[in-house]
Formats: sequence, structure tokens, C-alpha cells
Amino acid sequence: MADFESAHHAARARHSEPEPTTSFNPTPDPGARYDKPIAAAQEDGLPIIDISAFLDPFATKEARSTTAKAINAACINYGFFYLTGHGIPTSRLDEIISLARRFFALPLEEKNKIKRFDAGSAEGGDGARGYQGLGENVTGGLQDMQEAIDWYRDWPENEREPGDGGPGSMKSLQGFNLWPEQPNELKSVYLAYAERVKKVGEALVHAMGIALDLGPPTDNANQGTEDEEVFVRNCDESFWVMRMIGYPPLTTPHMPGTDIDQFSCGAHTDYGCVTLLLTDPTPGALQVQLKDSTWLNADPIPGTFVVNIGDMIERWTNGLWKSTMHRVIHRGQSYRISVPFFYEPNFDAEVRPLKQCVEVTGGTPIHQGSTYGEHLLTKVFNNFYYSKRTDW
Ligand SMILES: O=C(O)CCC(=O)C(=O)O
Ligand SMILES: [Fe+2]
Repeated sequence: MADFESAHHAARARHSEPEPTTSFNPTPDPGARYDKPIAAAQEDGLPIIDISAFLDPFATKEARSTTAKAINAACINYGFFYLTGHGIPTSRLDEIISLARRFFALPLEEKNKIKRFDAGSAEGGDGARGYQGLGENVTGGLQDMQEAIDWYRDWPENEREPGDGGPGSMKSLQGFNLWPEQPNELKSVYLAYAERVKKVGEALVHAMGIALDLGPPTDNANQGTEDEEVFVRNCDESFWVMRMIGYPPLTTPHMPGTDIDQFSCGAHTDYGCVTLLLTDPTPGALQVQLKDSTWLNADPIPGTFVVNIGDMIERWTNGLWKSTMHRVIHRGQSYRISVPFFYEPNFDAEVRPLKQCVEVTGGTPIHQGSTYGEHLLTKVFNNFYYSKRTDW
């Protein structure tokens, strides 16, 4: 705790320049962002959806259609739901959490052995992969009170470009994943886990294409064809991210009626397709913004993932499905762990509103389109307080 106190004060001191403004960590204008009536989540919690029909090759069309309809409703109303029927044993999920807890309990010196460095830096960082200490990550201009490690899909060996910071320097995202020496089984367990979760992500985006009623693929379908497998094809080399996060409790008490000025993770949307979030049992930490702008606690349900859709699905669906704001405020006593797995489009995937979704939503595209990689690079740069845009 003492360590955290001093790190926290140092982080706040560093943050004093530039001065925060009232727009930090904005609660978005609900009128502009959400235009559909609020459903019953305040009373019943977020929907729970069983994905097993999309993991079972022998599932009936009817079973898949039921799941797809539930996904459509959940994505229109909330952009968030709990996922069950994913087939990953609870004992495996528990192991993921306990390995994370063991890593974060290590001395800072040990954790910093796999520190993230800015892209182009002499240390050879790629601006994204590696360990980030408390306060290093920022959202909406405020430092998040969390520490974390990010791992990404490997960058293809023969496509690495030299950074402009001298020998050994790297371009953004093109570096190597950094794995801790301790706990020594963490790397193999997490890599095996990533393979399992990727399959669930693939099943989910398949279900989403069917939920949108985009129609079956023809034999000559390609990356740009807008059928029910459009997401599957554009994620077939998913540029996934796995993030392991540790949250010490926030130290500032919240006075009702005043603005919250310290967050474990500030309000944000996720960048890509679908996030499969695993957390420890801590309640009252993750909050999801409903359409009336109120915040709903999305407390963990053992054995399930909390799933939310990201910016690329919002763009593909032309806003029919929203990439919903969420945040973490952890004031409990415990040290909270979460491990989100972001199942994302391919780095080069061209993401623009699907024609059918444009029609359904009034005829005007919300975005002209870009690759997922372009979107990601902008986001990654904005994430780090000390980052200097050097080489992309
Ligand atoms: O820790 C959590 O519950 C959520 C984390 C999150 O939203 C994120 O890392 O994008
Ligand atoms: Fe998130």
C-alpha cells in the first residue's frame, strides 16, 4: 500500500502539467450518442447470451438463429452482454487471474524488466508492448490508476521496419511481445488461453454477421464482400490484443454530487470488434453507460465473459450497434485483476459502413472508412502520457 501511495502521489504530481480542464474524462452527451429507448438492464442486469451454437459444428440453424437474435438485441440496446457457453473451463479462467495477481505482487524492479518503451526509442520499444506502471496509461487526459501488460499478435518477422531512433529502434506496434520471467508458467498458460479465446471471438463475429442478416456468402466472396461472413474474413488474421491489468483501490473518497476526478480506467470505448473481458469477482468496479447516460455496474458472473463491441463494429454497422462507453472505478479494499482479450480486425482490414446497415440507419454513412491499423495507431498513441509521436 505504501508503495502505491507514493507512486500515486508521484503520478498526480506529474499530471499537474498540463492543467486538467472540465472536458477530461467526459461523460458523453447521451442525446448525441444514444438515440434508442433504454431497456431493462437497470433492473435485470445486462443480457446473458450462450454462444455454444456457434462453437458446435452440429448446431441447428434454429439454435444459431436464436443466438443471433439475442446478440442483435443486446448490441442495439447496450453494446454489452455476458457470454456463456464458450467452453473454457472455469479452472482455466481462475488460473489466468491468479497468475496475473502473482505477477503484479512482484517488486517494481522485477516488473520493469519488461517495461514498455516509446516507439523509436533507443531502448527498442514499440510504444505498445510491455509493462506499464501505475499512471502510465491515460484516458481522456487523466492518468488511469492501474498497471498492466499488453501483448499483441506477433508482427510478421519479415515485415519489421527500422524505427528512426537509431540501431535497434522499432516502429509502433512492430516490436516483440515481452513476457515476465515470473511466474514462469505465465507465458505458456496465457498463450494457450489466447488461442482458446480467439476461437470464441471468431464464433462471436460469425454470429454477428448472421444477426445483421447479411446473407450467405457466395463462392467468389472476398474481403470486401458484404455477406454474413464479412467479419469472419476481415478478422481471419485478427490483430488481437491481450491486456493483463492490476487495479489497486483508488485512494480518493468520492463525495456524492461532485465530479469524480480519479479513475481506475477512465470512460472510453474499445477500438476494434469484440472485447472478451475476464475479471476477478470484485463487484462495483466496471460500469457501463446506458442510453439515458446513467452508469450500470456490470458485476462479474463467475464463468462468463463480459463482452462488448468496439469502434470497428460500430463503424461497420453504421451506428446501428454502438461501441458503448465504459469505465472502472475501484474503491474496494482488494487489489482487482482483469484480463480483457480484444478480438480485432486484421491490421490491414478496410473498415467502412456496410451498405445494408447504411440503408437501415437512414442512408448517410458515419465514416468514410480506413484500415483498422490506422485507427489503432491513433488510439495507441493517445494512450500514453509520455509518448512522443516519433515514427508513424
Ligand atoms: O477492467 C475492466 O473491467 C475493464 C477494462 C477495459 O475496459 C479496457 O481495458 O478496455
Ligand atoms: Fe474497455
